[in-house]
Amino acid sequence: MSPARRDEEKANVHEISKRFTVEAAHHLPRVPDGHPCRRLHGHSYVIELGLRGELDESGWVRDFAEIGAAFEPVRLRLDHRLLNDVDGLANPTSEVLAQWVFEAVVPALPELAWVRIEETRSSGCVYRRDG
Ligand SMILES: Nc1nc2c(c(=O)[nH]1)N=C([C@H](O)[C@H](O)COP(=O)(O)OP(=O)(O)OP(=O)(O)O)CN2
Ligand SMILES: [Zn+2]
Repeated sequence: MSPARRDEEKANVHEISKRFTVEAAHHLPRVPDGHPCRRLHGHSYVIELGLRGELDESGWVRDFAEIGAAFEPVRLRLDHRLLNDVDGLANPTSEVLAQWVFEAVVPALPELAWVRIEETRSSGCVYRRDG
């Protein structure tokens, strides 16, 4: 495909997103002694899923309700948990969590383009996969 055609196709997509809130505890075992995040503490994580795609006959990329349904089993694995106990989250930084959520959700939502984690009101991470 020519670069011009690729640009044209890229421009002809929509991006939609849906946000969820998850209450969870964590600690970061790899930070230096004395770092506050070594201590057990909790966050009201905001997890946002971004999907990119063309519009179908309904005029949407994907029904927002389907995004909620696809995320629900993942939410249940995280909500009111100690994240360090969850398989794959022994070191649950925002970066690790964003990639973990991406891998957990993408089989059900192949249009998934990115996952944003907001750990606090001021700090967060986006994991993006181009494709
Ligand atoms: N790159 C990363 N840095 C930090 C992470 C992380 O996941 N990735 N995580 C933490 C801690 O979990 C901490 O709870 C959040 O950090 P921070 O934003 O520093 O929290 P504060 O509430 O203290 O921030 P202020 O907005 O400055 O009050 C640390 N770093
Ligand atoms: Zn934290």
